[in-house]
Amino acid sequence: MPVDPNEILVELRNVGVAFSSQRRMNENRFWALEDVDLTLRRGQRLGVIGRNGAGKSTLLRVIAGILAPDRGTVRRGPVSCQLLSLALGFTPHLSGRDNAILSGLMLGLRRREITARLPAIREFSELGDFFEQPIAAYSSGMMMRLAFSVAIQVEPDVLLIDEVLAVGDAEFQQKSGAALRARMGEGHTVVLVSHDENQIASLCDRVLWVEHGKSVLEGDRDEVFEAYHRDLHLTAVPA
Ligand SMILES: Nc1ncnc2c1ncn2[C@@H]1O[C@H](COP(=O)(O)OP(=O)(O)OP(=O)(O)O)[C@@H](O)[C@H]1O
Repeated sequence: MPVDPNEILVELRNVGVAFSSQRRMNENRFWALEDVDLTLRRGQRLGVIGRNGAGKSTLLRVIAGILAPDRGTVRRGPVSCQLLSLALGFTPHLSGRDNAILSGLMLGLRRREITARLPAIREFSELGDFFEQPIAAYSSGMMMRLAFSVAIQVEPDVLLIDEVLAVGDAEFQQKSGAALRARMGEGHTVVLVSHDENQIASLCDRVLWVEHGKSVLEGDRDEVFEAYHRDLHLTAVPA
């Protein structure tokens, strides 16, 4: 099916997300996202950058529909979004195979469609017999292999990647990067949060810069990186 690059998959307007935190003694609500605008179109390859705590992971969870905003609006077309994050997703006492089946079901696949893809998921993951073991025994790199292999075979409309590529070993990083680039070439939509600018440069053409819960700038990758570096330089503490 031809890809319509103007088709809007997810749109965020003035989105804010507040958390309650007992650690923040003076305020019982803390705005992790204050005011974010984003228009995600089909086939986009968007990198999200910003300092630690800027709100990037929170933003991905809003795009995925896991977190509802406390203010602003989110409009989502009839699309499946999968979030690849080490912080969530799998059921520890189930095997890699059963978790793969559950992930597929949650993404709207029929049981037989998932079953047909299981050999490819297992093969891509290179988990061998671990695929049949409870994932409680997995290392973070193995979890990432499973999550990524499911995502690449199940093909959600929007793949949201939160810093997970970094935990794979060099060989798997290369393989997953190549698989992602192939998917992107077919018009799949990817949002990648990463502190690794080379990774963003190799996978994304647009970049959104988020700071203190606000979208600062979104646009052409090189322009946004340039503005971000200028800002890092201006605010750097002299040694
Ligand atoms: N569940 C939560 N409860 C309370 N505060 C939270 C929660 N999740 C995130 N926060 C806070 O919201 C802010 C934004 O967090 P988030 O993880 O989105 O940032 P980030 O840009 O992904 O950071 P990093 O680059 O360090 O991963 C941080 O101050 C964080 O402590």
